[in-house]
Amino acid sequence: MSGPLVVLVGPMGVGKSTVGQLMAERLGASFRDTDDDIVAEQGRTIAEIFVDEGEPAFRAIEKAAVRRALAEHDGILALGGGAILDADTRALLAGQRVAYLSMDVEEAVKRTGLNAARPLLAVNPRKQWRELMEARRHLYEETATAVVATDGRTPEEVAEAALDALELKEA
Ligand SMILES: Nc1ncnc2c1ncn2[C@@H]1O[C@H](COP(=O)(O)OP(=O)(O)OP(=O)(O)O)[C@@H](O)[C@H]1O
Ligand SMILES: O=C(O)C1=C[C@@H](O)[C@@H](O)[C@H](O)C1
Ligand SMILES: [Mg+2]
Repeated sequence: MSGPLVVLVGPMGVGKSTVGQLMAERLGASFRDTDDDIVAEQGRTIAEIFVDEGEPAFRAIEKAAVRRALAEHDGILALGGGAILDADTRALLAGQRVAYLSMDVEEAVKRTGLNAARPLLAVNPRKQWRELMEARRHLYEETATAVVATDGRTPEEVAEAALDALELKEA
């Protein structure tokens, strides 16, 4: 299988970046995050891109960034929370090892509620998160080869559960 060792998907704040780095350390692999790629390439934050150009323009930038990362990266790759909205991106993920990190709404509000860096949750985090998940849950599930619940688990426990679920051995 070519492409990344593992692709992580899931909603904002579920721990893709945190857990992805831990998984990479455990596997002796490198870590890459498409949100970071976009910020580096654009020279502005994700929130600034949303404000300057709107969500559709951000999604186009994101789609290109994900395609590039899937082609280039062979370690752990975290995708932005909304990357799976794009049908071409979902098609590229077919045949990849994809872990969906999940959490319930109360955990989501705890992790993201006060963080203005996430423009889609800036006004009413609980309501916005519920609506996002209603629209996206099936897309995360259909893309994933493993689903890993993160509620009540530390990032280390989530990393271990994900490696177990994916049947990957530590270095
Ligand atoms: N299992 C966990 N338990 C408690 N807090 C966690 C856990 N995993 C991550 N966090 C915390 O939740 C916050 C969000 O984590 P992180 O930035 O890794 O999420 P993300 O999925 O990458 O989000 P985004 O899609 O917005 O990039 C951070 O403050 C992180 O420390
Ligand atoms: O879930 C989303 O739509 C997003 C998640 C983040 O990773 C960022 O890509 C951005 O804030 C949008
Ligand atoms: Mg992240």
